Amino acid sequence: MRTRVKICGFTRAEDAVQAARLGADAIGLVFYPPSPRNIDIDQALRITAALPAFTTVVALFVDEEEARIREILQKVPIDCLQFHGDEPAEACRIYNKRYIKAVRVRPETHIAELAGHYHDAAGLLLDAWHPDAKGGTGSLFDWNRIPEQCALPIILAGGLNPENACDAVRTVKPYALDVSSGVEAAKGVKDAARMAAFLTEVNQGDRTNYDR
Ligand SMILES: O=C(O)c1ccccc1NCC(=O)[C@H](O)[C@H](O)COP(=O)(O)O
Repeated sequence: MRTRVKICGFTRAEDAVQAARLGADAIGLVFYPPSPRNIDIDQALRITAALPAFTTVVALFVDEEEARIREILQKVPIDCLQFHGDEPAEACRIYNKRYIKAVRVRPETHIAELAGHYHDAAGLLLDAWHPDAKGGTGSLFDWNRIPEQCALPIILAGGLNPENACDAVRTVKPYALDVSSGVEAAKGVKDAARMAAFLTEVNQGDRTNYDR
């Protein structure tokens, strides 16, 4: 099965359309005011209206209030939720919507145990822990921490870019890669050439894994 790609942190419709044309499976919209990639409902509507069919739209929240999440779900066509804070499993499953649980990996993080805890999630997104920000930091974590067997599809994130995407696919063999800053020209502005290169490198990794 080929490795899926989610590109996160779009603020401009033209970048999201370009990502979809290049073959990204999913685009991430950040609804987290402290982030430089935060967008409001009007921006989200402009982006989603421009997308072609069959591109999954993921809405990302960090410990957000239920009422705000429900408002966004009511107004914006969202396919999947991504919880990037300390949300307990019970809080993730009340929206009747597929969700991804993001985990910022620290030395004490027990990844397999968390997968059991969030057993109804559509995937476990593993990101780098960073002292100053909750995500989109461009930081790598030690991929050796990822268990070979996991109850949930692994979405690998954190510090990925066109230079290491092929290696990430070969080494981790995740369900998907998730990238933000590694394909940016500036925060919230995606670089078309880097998005294209990233997708090419993921395909290259898949070829070495599965076409032997
Ligand atoms: O992108 C952000 O600004 C952000 C802020 C707060 C929480 C999560 C955020 N992004 C989440 C993502 O899914 C990123 O793609 C992921 O953290 C990887 O980012 P990067 O290391 O820059 O590729």
